Amino acid sequence: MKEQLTIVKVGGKIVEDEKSLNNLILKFKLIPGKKILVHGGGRSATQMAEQLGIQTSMVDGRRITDREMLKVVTMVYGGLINKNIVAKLQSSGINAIGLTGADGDVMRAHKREVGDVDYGYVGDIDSVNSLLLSQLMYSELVPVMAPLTHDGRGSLLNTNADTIASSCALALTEFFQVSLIYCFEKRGVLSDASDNNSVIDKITPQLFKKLVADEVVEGGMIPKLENAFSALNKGVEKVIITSVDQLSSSGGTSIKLD
Ligand SMILES: Nc1ncnc2c1ncn2[C@@H]1O[C@H](COP(=O)(O)OP(=O)(O)O)[C@@H](O)[C@H]1O
Ligand SMILES: CC(=O)N[C@@H](CCC(=O)OP(=O)(O)O)C(=O)O
Repeated sequence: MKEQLTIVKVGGKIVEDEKSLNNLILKFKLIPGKKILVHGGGRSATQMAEQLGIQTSMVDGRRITDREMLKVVTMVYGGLINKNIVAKLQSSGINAIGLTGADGDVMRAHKREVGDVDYGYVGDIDSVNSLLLSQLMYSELVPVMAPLTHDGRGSLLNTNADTIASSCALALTEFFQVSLIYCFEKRGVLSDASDNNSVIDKITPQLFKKLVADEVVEGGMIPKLENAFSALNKGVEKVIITSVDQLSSSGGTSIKLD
């Protein structure tokens, strides 16, 4: 039987705030066995871009990334956020190693070409170096993945962090039984956005369609759930959407195929 691996993805709202980041480190430490942390940071990138006088534009949950924006996201995701998380993990006794997709050729991608939209330096993932990730984990290192990939021709590409998490999860099913946890500022997918106690226990593709039609699920939650179903369809064992506080318990929303 394959060994268990837990991949935790944390969104921008958690990693930009010192207090919630410290809480994340505490809760992440409690997860037993092999683990990987994938982080976002969209809000911090938007803030930094604004400070530099660069406008942000998002299409279908993806940031239009021109040359100047690529510099911003490289600094923010690959530098500030990634290294800050690694330093905090080190201080809690976890030997973490921060990676962009270019490091160790861990995630290769090509420029996104969908419809008429020019996303610029946005990457859709072609390959994940699952062997290297496993070797790092068997060397007792915990990979911390930034939402940056590379094209193999010298350019970094900006890639949605939820997609990084599901692609890593899929690739690692070769070696592990993989659980994927999407961790954000709410306790799960809610049936009433204003009530943090209205967590939906379980979402199937059928219920998902209804929740979207009823506008209960919207915005960034739609691609997150689509990523979740795609991961389950391709062999990831378990997908949960939950909060930092429930990270090591079984709370939150379970995503199931039936
Ligand atoms: N039914 C829902 N329950 C919870 N969050 C929802 C729901 N519908 C939409 N959302 C939104 O989805 C967002 C989470 O997805 P996303 O924007 O990708 O954030 P992150 O990358 O931080 O996880 C939440 O901030 C919330 O505003
Ligand atoms: C292409 C693209 O959109 N990339 C994302 C990567 C960061 C991210 O996904 O951050 P959150 O998880 O905090 O939303 C972006 O630049 O916003």
